[in-house]
Amino acid sequence: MGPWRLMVPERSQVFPAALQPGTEVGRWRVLGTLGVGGYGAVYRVEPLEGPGRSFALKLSLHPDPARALREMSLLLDRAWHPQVVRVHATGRWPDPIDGLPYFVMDCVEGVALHTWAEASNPTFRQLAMVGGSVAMTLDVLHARGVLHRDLKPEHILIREPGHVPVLIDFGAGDQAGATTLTTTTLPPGTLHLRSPEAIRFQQLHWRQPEVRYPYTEADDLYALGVCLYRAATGHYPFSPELTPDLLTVAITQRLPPSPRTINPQVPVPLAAAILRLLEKEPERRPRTGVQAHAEIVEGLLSDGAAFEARLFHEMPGDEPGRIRRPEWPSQPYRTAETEPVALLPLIRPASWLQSFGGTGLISLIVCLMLLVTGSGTWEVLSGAWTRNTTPGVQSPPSTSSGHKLASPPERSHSVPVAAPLTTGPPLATVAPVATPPEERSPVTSKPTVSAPVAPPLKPNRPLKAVMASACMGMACASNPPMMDRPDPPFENCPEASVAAMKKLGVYGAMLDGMFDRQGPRNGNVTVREGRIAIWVYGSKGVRDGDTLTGELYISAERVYGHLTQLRQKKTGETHPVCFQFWTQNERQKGLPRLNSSYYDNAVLFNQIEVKSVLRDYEN
Ligand SMILES: Nc1ncnc2c1ncn2[C@@H]1O[C@H](COP(=O)(O)OP(=O)(O)OP(=O)(O)O)[C@@H](O)[C@H]1O
Repeated sequence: MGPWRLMVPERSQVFPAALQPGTEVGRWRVLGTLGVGGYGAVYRVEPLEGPGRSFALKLSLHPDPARALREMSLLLDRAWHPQVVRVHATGRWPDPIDGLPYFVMDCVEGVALHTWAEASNPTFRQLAMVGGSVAMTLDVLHARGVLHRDLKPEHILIREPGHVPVLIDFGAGDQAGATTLTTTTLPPGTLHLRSPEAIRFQQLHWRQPEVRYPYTEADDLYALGVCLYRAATGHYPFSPELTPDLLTVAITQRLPPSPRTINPQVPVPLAAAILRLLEKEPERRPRTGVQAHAEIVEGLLSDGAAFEARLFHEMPGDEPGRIRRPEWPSQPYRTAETEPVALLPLIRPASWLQSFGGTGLISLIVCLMLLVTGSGTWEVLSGAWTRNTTPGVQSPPSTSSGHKLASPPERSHSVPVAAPLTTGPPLATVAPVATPPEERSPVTSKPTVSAPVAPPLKPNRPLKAVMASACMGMACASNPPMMDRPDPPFENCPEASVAAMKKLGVYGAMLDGMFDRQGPRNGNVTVREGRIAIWVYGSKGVRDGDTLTGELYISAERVYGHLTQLRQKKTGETHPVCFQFWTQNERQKGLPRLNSSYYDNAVLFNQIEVKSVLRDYEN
């Protein structure tokens, strides 16, 4: 049985990313949601036998325990440190033997580094102390052979009082001698925090899926540089809003503007320390966390007054503390030899180019033009193309679009839940999750499933292969597996689901919904493959706030939803259904991607339409 068919639900499922307050997980009671990441949902919990004390419980969203066990063992074994979150208990749920793995850790009362920087507007002294402290923590971990491998602002929580940085999420972490669990060249991570050498390695080895990048301490230190740059300026050195192709070019070939170009308040020594962490060649970065710490705090004595300034100017007006984020320069990047690079006005590539193969063909053209005319042409194209291929991606730089979408603390879960990274057509297998008694569906007849037909192949595969080869080793190398990703196979809607939809009055219905209920309706979200929850607006038998859950599938140009359960907010009842994402103005299944070449995530409009279907993925 193919993985896609395994995702067809048996009657009803519990949605582990959406546990309600009061739910008991082992000997812990859920109080609320702290965040939902790509791999786990994190809940604030209290012990049943000692209410009143808060802990954080991370429930794996995948039945495969490998990643959760790895994170637990790292935290319990070698990653112990006062500034690394501590683990107190482990278990499985809902079944203590076969259920989803979870572990209970300290609940860090604080916010992510970038949020802290903008919400508290600390002084540069405080930021330098925080940055230096993270560098020292990394040094201790590195000395024990532990690499974080997914350091980003969201994984550095600033605990109050005292602005103590605490590292979380070691799910991508590694320790010397451990067998690798990754199935991709690079470990799971976030593109705009990847080091230049990691990206170069991936470009060099994309034809060798068995090769693994030897992640080092220098990668962690580079990521720390990105985090500090973001905190000090309000911007990432290489914008996550860029298309992945351009982002990889920027990271490997462009020098980021000095933090002082964006925020002139940044003290000179701190700006220099941040840029050193962002050096393209690892040997030019500080060698160790201790060395990085020394450079980050170096100016505190010599340049003390400059460090007393607050990071950002505050806006005059009624709301004290509202900061003015510095502008991102219009000509941000330099190469070693060239003048600053301008972003040109928007140029839209002809639609036939897009339909012929989108970014792949454009990449080829860019490659050829680069060969003929040199880097100046690339700069011209890159500015135009960047703006064109991310239409509507207007979210301010403070948002975390571009990486895995996770709710910040104190927001309820409202985000897609993702499967592990995957680079090829076979999807991660997500077996149905056992259902606790209170979540059982009132509809009990067993669904029937038809055999999937072979996925249609894209017509222009040979051309794409040639294009990919042509671009090998060049700046425009894209993520090749995405280009040949097929659409998902058809599946029939089970009889029980048809019956349930008729009973609910939504058979044949089209509903409006949102990925992120609390995000702006006209905003964007970044989604990844795997479990998904959509909030729907009321119509017929559905009320505002009811939830459709299922699986999300990303193909080359569109994103498909295979929504198989409706959960009624008022009663908590679940019903088997068959809905899919739908684009009414195109009268087409699926949603068009706002970015088109990233192999493991996609940017979409937050507001969507879903349509009930008899035969999945058919128009
Ligand atoms: N110990 C904790 N205390 C407070 N909040 C936490 C804690 N651990 C996690 N969180 C919150 O939950 C969110 C998701 O947690 P985490 O990053 O560990 O999940 P993940 O599935 O591994 O995410 P990712 O997709 O980034 O790999 C975090 O960004 C953070 O906001």
